[in-house]
Amino acid sequence: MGIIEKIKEIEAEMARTQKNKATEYHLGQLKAKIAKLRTQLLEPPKGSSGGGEGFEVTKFGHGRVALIGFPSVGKSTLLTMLTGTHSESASYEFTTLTCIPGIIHYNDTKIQLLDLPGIIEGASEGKGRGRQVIAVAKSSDIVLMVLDASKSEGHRQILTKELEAVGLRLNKRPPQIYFKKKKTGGISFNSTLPLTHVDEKLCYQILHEYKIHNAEILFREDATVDDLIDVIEGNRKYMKCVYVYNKIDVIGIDDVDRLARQPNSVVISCNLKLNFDRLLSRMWEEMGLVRVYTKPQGQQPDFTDPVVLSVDRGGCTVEDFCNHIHRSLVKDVKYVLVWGTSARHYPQHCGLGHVLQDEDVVQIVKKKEKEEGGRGRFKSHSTAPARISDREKKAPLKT
Ligand SMILES: Nc1nc2c(ncn2[C@@H]2O[C@H](COP(=O)(O)OP(=O)(O)OP(=O)(O)O)[C@@H](O)[C@H]2O)c(=O)[nH]1
Ligand SMILES: [K+]
Ligand SMILES: [Mg+2]
Repeated sequence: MGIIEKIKEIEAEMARTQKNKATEYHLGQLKAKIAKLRTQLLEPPKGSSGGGEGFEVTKFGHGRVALIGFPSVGKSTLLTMLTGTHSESASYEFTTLTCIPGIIHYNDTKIQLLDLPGIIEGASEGKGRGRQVIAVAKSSDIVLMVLDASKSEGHRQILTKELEAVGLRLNKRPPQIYFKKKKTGGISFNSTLPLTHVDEKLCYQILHEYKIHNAEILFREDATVDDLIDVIEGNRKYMKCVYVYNKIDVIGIDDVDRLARQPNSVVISCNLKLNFDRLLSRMWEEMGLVRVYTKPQGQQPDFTDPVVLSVDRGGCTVEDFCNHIHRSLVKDVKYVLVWGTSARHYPQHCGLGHVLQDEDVVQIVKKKEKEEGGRGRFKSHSTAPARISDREKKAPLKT
């Protein structure tokens, strides 16, 4: 029997089993069995090089966004409109057969947008090109799930389930469970609060299913069995997702209003070029990018050319900022001057550990410079004319 058949069989058994106190241990065990099989499914077949043909696109820009959705919801139309890169669109399904990259220029940053083939129910098990599409989604920073506003609202759940089946977790944070495998000592089970979904026995059973007999486990929230399995599997990817309801030109205003009120959702129409501003600003928010402007001593910063940092990738400290400019810079830095929302007063003297925020301005003061009392040797990477920001009008940057 293949892995997919095994999963189907266990799912059928779960559906047959009544949910109650007496069956909860058995059901928990079945969930763990399915999770293990799904992980097996993700491993590349023996003897193959992995990935499969054709979907890898070189990363470009300050972040990557994937368009995921059923066929013919308007993904390619949207890519063409937001990036200017043409991606074939047509009224028949599976028009797009590969991954097509485009670039969005937004807030002085470049964001790579990826158009992808449509996926369908069963994608996670390899239907269509689902597995390759989902692999690209996993390589992105956020997902835009494109939905046809005139079609069944169940599509959102179906797609979410497909993505969950391969270990993606949308708009969730990792469960607050500390878990560490040990060599000896048995299982130590603790919680900082009363648990209503999982007890010690169930936890032992799940760990037993994974052949784990020595481990430390501490629940810091009232987590579920699924959360526990996620933590044990350890390979989950937590991603932000914006649900994009396209084609609102063909539905009534009441439906538009209802969809717009769904969590993490934006309603748009490619045909009418409606609400793209809102979509882009939501996308930007969810990406959590932090623009930092470099200010050479005695000059205004170049407000068109930020160093772009990210909380999720690499971090946003002054040290991360310096490393972005040059690997060897950090050792020469005496302190930095910071203007912007992360500063308590302007300019604030900060060390390498200071956490920067979006649109901060930073001037680096090097150890040597100070000793020599001379002019900065630190070169900004551009001398283009400065844009006068709102902040600058309020507080001119002297130094
Ligand atoms: N009414 C309406 N139709 C749209 C809108 N956006 C796209 N379409 C149409 O929807 C159809 C499918 O568009 P595509 O861009 O090819 O959709 P897709 O999601 O890329 O499709 P696949 O590549 O096949 O998965 C085309 O006929 C588009 O003209 C919209 O906002 N309103
Ligand atoms: K299409
Ligand atoms: Mg397409």
